[in-house]
Amino acid sequence: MKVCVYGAGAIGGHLAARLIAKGDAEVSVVARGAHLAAISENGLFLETEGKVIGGKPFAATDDPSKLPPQDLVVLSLKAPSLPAVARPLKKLLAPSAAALFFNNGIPWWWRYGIDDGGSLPLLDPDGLLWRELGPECVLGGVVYSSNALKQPGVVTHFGANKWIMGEPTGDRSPRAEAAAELFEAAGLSAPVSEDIRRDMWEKLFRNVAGNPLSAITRVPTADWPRAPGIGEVGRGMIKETVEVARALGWDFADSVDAEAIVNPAPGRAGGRSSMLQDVEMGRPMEVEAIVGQVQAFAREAGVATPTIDVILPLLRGLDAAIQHKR
Ligand SMILES: NC(=O)C1=CN([C@@H]2O[C@H](COP(=O)(O)OP(=O)(O)OC[C@H]3O[C@@H](n4cnc5c(N)ncnc54)[C@H](OP(=O)(O)O)[C@@H]3O)[C@@H](O)[C@H]2O)C=CC1
Ligand SMILES: CC(C)(CO)C(=O)C(=O)O
Repeated sequence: MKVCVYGAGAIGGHLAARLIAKGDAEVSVVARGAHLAAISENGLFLETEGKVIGGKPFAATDDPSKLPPQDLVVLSLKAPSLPAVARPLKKLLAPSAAALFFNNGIPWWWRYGIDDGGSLPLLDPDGLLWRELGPECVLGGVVYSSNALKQPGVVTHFGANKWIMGEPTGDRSPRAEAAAELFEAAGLSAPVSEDIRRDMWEKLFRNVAGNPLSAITRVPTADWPRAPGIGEVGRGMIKETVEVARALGWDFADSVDAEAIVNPAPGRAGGRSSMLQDVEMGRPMEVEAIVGQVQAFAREAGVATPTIDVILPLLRGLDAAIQHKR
């Protein structure tokens, strides 16, 4: 089986290093810059639970057109980078191959199989993903795994490790089963979900406050219990997001423990959120996938989001300032 990890940074690098170490698939990676140079020279490695695993991929490139058609392409780019890869990605997929998107937040293909109302403009502004790639190849993915690029070629992992995937339609398809089997064999917990959007909401409750508030304040969630007030803002954002999910048909009212998310027990908070890593490194943040689209859904459904309405402009302003400096 030919597998390509497209955007093999923190999350994708973790997955690729495991798949390379296991050796069940022919693994190629698309990466760039110093990270790509290190992978090409030495290989791609993951530090996890006191071990280092990985090795050299079959191919490493910043030009996906150099790779043969793939049976599975795993997209582990940040959401704002996705529209630009719609065309090269389409060419990379073998007929009936799957494109498995591991992203936090609401994905561009959300409406596929629900009302087929097309792409979400905040995530796919020119509709390139919907038009050029098409949602039919999509497998949705949700990752519980905290990772960071320690140095070029080396990813470091902390804490939980669950990689959920599922068809937007909820079917248990052979392609989802095959991907899950491959990941399980490589040492991951990789369940196939029959309601991947439910899993997305569940994960989003952790990200919708944790990511933007850690990025704006530079205080990681683990330190919120000692930073009065941040947790209260976070609780508001989570509660509003639960209401938005409910308005769209997913009821979590009794099952989301906002207090445990904003006031985590020692050792339960994960590392530095991916958005905090982005702001520290001057990279674009996933503002719309993690917060903007929640507000957009809220507006459509007539749900009030007073806390999100304050935080979102601050986050958009911070993101614009970062992009202005690039
Ligand atoms: N990190 C984490 O702990 C977690 C992240 N997630 C989610 O997973 C997704 C991926 O996040 P993460 O792994 O942190 O992101 P990273 O930024 O670490 O990885 C993305 C990689 O893709 C590269 N890239 C972007 N565009 C291209 C391109 N056109 N060609 C080649 N390479 C490209 C980036 O390079 P460059 O750096 O040069 O831009 C980077 O190395 C996000 O949706 C995130 O929210 C989910 C759970 C936890
Ligand atoms: C939940 C958390 C914070 C785990 O690292 C995450 O998903 C992220 O960093 O984006």
